[in-house]
Amino acid sequence: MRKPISKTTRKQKLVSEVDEIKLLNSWIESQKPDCGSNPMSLPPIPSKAPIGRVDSESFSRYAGATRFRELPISKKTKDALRRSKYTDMTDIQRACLPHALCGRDILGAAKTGSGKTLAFVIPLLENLYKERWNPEDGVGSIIISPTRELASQTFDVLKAVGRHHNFSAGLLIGGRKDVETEKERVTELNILVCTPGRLLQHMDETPNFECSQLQLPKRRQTFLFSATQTKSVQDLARLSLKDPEYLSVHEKATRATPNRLKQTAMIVPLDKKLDMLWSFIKAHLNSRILVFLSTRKQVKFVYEAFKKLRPGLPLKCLHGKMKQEGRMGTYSQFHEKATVLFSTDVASRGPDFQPGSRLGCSGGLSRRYAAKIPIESIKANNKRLQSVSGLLSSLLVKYPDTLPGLAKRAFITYLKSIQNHKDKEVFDVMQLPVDEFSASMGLPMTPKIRFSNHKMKSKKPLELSPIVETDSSDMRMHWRTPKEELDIGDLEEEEVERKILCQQLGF
Ligand SMILES: Nc1ncnc2c1ncn2[C@@H]1O[C@H](COP(=O)(O)OP(=O)(O)OP(=O)(O)O)[C@@H](O)[C@H]1O
Repeated sequence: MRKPISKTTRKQKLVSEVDEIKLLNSWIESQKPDCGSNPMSLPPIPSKAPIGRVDSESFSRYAGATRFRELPISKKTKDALRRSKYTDMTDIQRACLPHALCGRDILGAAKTGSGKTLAFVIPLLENLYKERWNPEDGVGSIIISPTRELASQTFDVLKAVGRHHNFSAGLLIGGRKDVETEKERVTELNILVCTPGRLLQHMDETPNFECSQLQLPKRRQTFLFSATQTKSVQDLARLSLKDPEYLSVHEKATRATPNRLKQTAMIVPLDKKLDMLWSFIKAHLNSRILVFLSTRKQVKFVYEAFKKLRPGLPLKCLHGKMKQEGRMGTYSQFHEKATVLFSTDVASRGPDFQPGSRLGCSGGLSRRYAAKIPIESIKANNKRLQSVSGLLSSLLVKYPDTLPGLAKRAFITYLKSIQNHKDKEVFDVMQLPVDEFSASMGLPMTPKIRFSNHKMKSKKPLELSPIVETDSSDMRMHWRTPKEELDIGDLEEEEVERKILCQQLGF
């Protein structure tokens, strides 16, 4: 147990904090970088040069600093950074921190994984510290993140870097049950990390936490960080930032992702996709692999079936119906080691999967980033293709109570998802080798399908005939496509649905 701090020690601590803040303020004030300048263009501080007060009158330069220890920040923050193994700054941190520490608004743009989080978390902590903000002072800072997962990642960074400070902080995101407890505490927290929805919910429902309280104060500092400088980001900046410093550290880059991030695509016939996926996994047992599937039922089937086949690395699954805690757990396990994560597009809406090293990587997981990475088309090496359908057929027989039902639902929901696509040039159910697809999933017979909406623009007329009910109660009308209508022979590669099957993470 910690010894209680004596009155004298507390007083000494307060005095030394006051002294430290005075020194930091003088240091910051005396060495302010020029407005509009990019500190990256300045030479680095020589490694043996004195840091902080140089003599009774002057302080060391911090614009151009390359290491955190060269910045005018508190000992508490420096110690926590060191403990988290952050010593050298990334480019965006070098560019932003000198301006941010002297109170300027920042509009920052840098590639994903470039370290933007610390570029705003450090000045936030320093501001509150220098203001002598106390736990009783209530909300002093709000971080708004677009998604729950990003908010949660930011909260983790805040906890690590703010560990020696005495502020209270809370993560306010949807999908967590403890909203009532949250309501009791939210007005007492110093730092809120939130998603917009949950913040609005508190503004509506939590007593003493009204919009009027959250009107932006006149004296405030605002940072707006993004991976790119788009028109909408600039519009937002015009509304909320005052004379901001525009700092874009990868201006010449043509894309918003690290250069080493590669995206490749392979066109694979529908009935060979599972074989390809299985072969890909077996060939990359030391990788982190994220597999997007079209529907939740597909995720369930492929995950359950592959898990039973034990490919040689852990498998996880993620979809929107999972509870928030489960989703978070899966994200963090995925960060830790070689894993295959099967997911619906819930994983593509924001969170970043870092490879553990300093060069963060989104691995094409986030659509906003994936859209900016050039896609290189590669050809499948059919010689290395391992067939999994035989194994799946045996599995379905071995687990008659679970797997056949999952496979059937996966098959039906996939066809439904194709039918729901508007672009019938590409997504035409009539063009799919449904029998072969069904067999590739290990199903002994092609399931019968019913659609509530069968307005399909197929070149061939579709014959509809009543069939036996299937177990999917949400589809009312039913139709059967005669075998010969669908038997379209060998497909040309170009005719096959264009879809990226899977992507490898890490490089
Ligand atoms: N100075 C640093 N030294 C070492 N590692 C760092 C440093 N700054 C950040 N990192 C690490 O780099 C990774 C990416 O950082 P961060 O998430 O802040 O990037 P980002 O630019 O905010 O990405 P995104 O645009 O995807 O949100 C994290 O794993 C983080 O711990």
